Amino acid sequence: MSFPMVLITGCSSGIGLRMAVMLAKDEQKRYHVIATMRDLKRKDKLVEAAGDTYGKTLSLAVLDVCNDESVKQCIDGIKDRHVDVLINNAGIGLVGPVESIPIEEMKKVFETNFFGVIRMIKEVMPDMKKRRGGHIIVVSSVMGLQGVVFNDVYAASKFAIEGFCECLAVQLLKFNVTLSLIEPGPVHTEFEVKMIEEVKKRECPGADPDTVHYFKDVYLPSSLDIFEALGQTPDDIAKCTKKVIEASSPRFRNLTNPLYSPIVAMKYADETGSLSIHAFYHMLFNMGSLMHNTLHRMLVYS
Ligand SMILES: NC(=O)C1=CN([C@@H]2O[C@H](COP(=O)(O)OP(=O)(O)OC[C@H]3O[C@@H](n4cnc5c(N)ncnc54)[C@H](OP(=O)(O)O)[C@@H]3O)[C@@H](O)[C@H]2O)C=CC1
Ligand SMILES: CC1=C(/C=C/C(C)=C/C=C/C(C)=C/C=O)C(C)(C)CCC1
Repeated sequence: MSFPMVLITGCSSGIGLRMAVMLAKDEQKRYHVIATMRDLKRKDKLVEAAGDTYGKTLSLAVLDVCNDESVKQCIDGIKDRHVDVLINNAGIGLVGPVESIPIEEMKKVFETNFFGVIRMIKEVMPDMKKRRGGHIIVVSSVMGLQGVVFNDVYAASKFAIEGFCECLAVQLLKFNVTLSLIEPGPVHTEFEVKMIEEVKKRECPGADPDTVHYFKDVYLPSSLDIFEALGQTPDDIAKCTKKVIEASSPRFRNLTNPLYSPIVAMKYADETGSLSIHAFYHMLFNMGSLMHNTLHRMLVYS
């Protein structure tokens, strides 16, 4: 009997690592996972977490989503190039005032979060279409649906991939290929650590002192509060993704954190967009300390 072949990008840490381990450790051993990462020197955490599934239901491969040759070589290395489930997880964040970020850094975000996903899909999708079967999963974000201040370019990259997937999902339905988006809110991974480091390091050249103050002294503390109060674990996201893979008719959009549903609902409740923009403004600039106290009380009593 052959098992569904699952390929996951960005498995050296965080969500990708936990997805790979959870699927490889499936009690009924239903999956064979190809856990990929761009630098195999970073494999130790994954190998340790995989335990005795390593070499059995989990194997490792090199794959850099920003490199055509690397993507092709990885897929060519799989027997019959057969991938049943492609999980596009690799991604990078970027925060800060737009005027202080070099265009090259912004392009890297799009190259990874947008073109990286498309590069993978272009390599794997034609065979899925021929076989009339397969499941493509894209780890997007709540920021693919609702922008968050000072995350302008990151949110744009996730909006872009959401738009791309909305178009493609319709065509793929004709070929019996499923496309699903996973939309997490804040998750405690290296993503969060890198964000905090980046804010500390960023001197924000080109941004005026007021903007730097709003970024570092208003946005950052509120953002940390949100992470502390609403943050999920990478295992929560892996669990949700496993459910999506195993559903008889998987949903297209999958918000992993129900606490974010009101934020998305607000966007669709007012088609002019003013409600969301003013609500976010109010939450950030007028309710920062109230939000801080409320979120902390929520944590203490939960
Ligand atoms: N954490 C969060 O709050 C949220 C995260 N997400 C999304 O979840 C996904 C996973 O992020 P998360 O686990 O949190 O963060 P991590 O930083 O822990 O993991 C990101 C992974 O992507 C890999 N990666 C980056 N660039 C490339 C590349 N060019 N080719 C292959 N792999 C690459 C990293 O590899 P390396 O070790 O080599 O850098 C790492 O394995 C991302 O798409 C992110 O946008 C969505 C919502 C919230
Ligand atoms: C909700 C909210 C905020 C922050 C949200 C954050 C920080 C979300 C992070 C999401 C992530 C990390 C997604 C990754 O893809 C603010 C602006 C502090 C105040 C207003 C309400």
